[in-house]
Amino acid sequence: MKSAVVLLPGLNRDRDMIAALTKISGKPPVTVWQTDTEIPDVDLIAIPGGFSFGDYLRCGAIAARMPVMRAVAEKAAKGVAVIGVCNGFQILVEAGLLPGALMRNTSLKFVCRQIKLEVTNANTMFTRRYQPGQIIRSPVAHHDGNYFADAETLARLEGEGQVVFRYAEGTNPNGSINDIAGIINEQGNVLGLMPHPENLIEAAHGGSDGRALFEGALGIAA
Ligand SMILES: NC(=O)CC[C@H](N)C(=O)O
Repeated sequence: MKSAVVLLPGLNRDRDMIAALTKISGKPPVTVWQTDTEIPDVDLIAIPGGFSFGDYLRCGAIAARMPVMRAVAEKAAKGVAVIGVCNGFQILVEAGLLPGALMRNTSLKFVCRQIKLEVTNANTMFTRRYQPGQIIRSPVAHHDGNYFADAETLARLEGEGQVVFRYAEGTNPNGSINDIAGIINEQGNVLGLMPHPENLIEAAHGGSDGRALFEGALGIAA
């Protein structure tokens, strides 16, 4: 199973994502740089977390306008799986590949801690290795993770099962509406989430709750 990781200046979770994908798929992902206009044939494209372009203007706003994101959009339109984690989620939203916005945390503080997630929709290519309603652990580290969408968009997301992960057991770290932690597009192949499942994939991380997400996305048996 082949994967690609998008690299942009200011990202700092790229090596974590590359390590996770290498461990889970058995081969290192190809990397694509911000100015690349083509992405090789892969099964999964990952946009990692960090602070692309120093979070200037809005988190992900500049990254979303780089040539590589046109290539990501083309692949997504063809049905290739795309996952955006944290800044990657912000970039997907800014690129218009996912609806809504990620605003400043209600605390106005950067949060770095472990939270709990409910797998709200286990019927996606990303979450098929989890049980519906399963509670998993995941780290978060962000200052702009407060998901918001207008009432109509929110009703559509909730009604169509596009809310894939929700903060559970009172652990919402940022004030996200409806405790939303991760959403998927209508076609079901573009997932964005604020938590970092790539940082909880092996015993050395203190747990492996995030591993099944990548196994599902890559079609690897558990
Ligand atoms: N870990 C991250 O990807 C951080 C995302 C983003 N720059 C924020 O702080 O909101």
